[in-house]
Amino acid sequence: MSSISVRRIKKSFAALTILHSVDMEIEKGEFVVILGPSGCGKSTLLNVIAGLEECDEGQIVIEGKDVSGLEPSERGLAMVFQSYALFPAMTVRRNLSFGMEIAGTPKATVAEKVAWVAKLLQIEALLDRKPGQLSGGQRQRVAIGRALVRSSSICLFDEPLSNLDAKLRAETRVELKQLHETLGSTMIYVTHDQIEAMTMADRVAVMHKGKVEQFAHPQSVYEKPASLFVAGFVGSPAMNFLEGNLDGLGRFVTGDVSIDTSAYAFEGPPLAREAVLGVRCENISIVERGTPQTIPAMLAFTELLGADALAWFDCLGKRFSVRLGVEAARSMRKEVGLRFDMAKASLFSVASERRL
Ligand SMILES: Nc1ncnc2c1ncn2[C@@H]1O[C@H](COP(=O)(O)OP(=O)(O)OP(=O)(O)O)[C@@H](O)[C@H]1O
Repeated sequence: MSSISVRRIKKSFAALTILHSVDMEIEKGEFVVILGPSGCGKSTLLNVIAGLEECDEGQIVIEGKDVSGLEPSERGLAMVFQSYALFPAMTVRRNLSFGMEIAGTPKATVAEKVAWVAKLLQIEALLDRKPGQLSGGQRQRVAIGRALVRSSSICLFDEPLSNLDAKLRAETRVELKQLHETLGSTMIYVTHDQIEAMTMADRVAVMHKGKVEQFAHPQSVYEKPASLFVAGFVGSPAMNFLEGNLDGLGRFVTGDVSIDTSAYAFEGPPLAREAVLGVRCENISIVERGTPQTIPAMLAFTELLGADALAWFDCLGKRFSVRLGVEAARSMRKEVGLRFDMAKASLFSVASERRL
């Protein structure tokens, strides 16, 4: 049985449709990240699951029970927001215990749970401080702690790390992932940060314009993006794209260049059609210009990144990135040929924008 089933959820604000029939089955104990650009409907979807927004159509089923008509407090979920939403006048201890006290939890249990979560999140030394006396990262941990003491088996997070600086964000990301492993609870985490998605998720739901474009393991989202949008959104630098045609005879043709596609695992029949070839920067090798089945390219500039480097080339009217060793980048020739590893490439239909 799924932990959470999102079934054909539709949601509009006035004339604007925000969610177009979203379906998602989330397993018990899964860490699911909802990833997408600003405005694609991630928070709206999370709010519909939490019951903070009512949907126009569809159902939310949590642990086998249809909760669509229930209040947020009746859904048995814990939620952490970007804004922390701590009570400024209360100590950390009180912030943690308040919800349980309101719910009439026995005093001894409240104290036990506060002690447990404070130890887990390493905020024991902060219990008598007020939120104003904490750093951003500490406040964030208190907000997470407040969600955890609810002993809910499901936790929802809406961009919880976006107010933290880069270093703290990276540390808290690791802590959250470890916490998930310790607790085994189901977590849904909204972000527009692909590093968070790639590092934390068991599965990533990539959203675009109110639809889930792909719902898969982060590595398969990276290696086998289901659509042109996913291919362009996930990965840094972005995937290199080349427009052309599949000739129906096993070749991708662009300008004067024709590339054998026999190493490519087509999902359907490789029919003749307009197509986009996508290749990541680490799947391109540099060869002599004029080598058959390669693209002629002119070096524009190189970027040394410390551990490795990126070389940027102009070819067929596009800018292409190629990942290289630092030494290779330093001695890069101006005029080269680019060979694509077709086994690791992606092909998309121009008409449907979906993977072929
Ligand atoms: N209460 C509301 N009334 C009207 N429009 C809304 C409301 N809430 C959200 N929207 C609109 O719905 C769209 C989706 O918003 P949502 O917050 O779900 O996006 P998001 O993907 O979470 O974006 P972000 O990463 O910027 O938070 C946006 O265009 C937003 O302006």
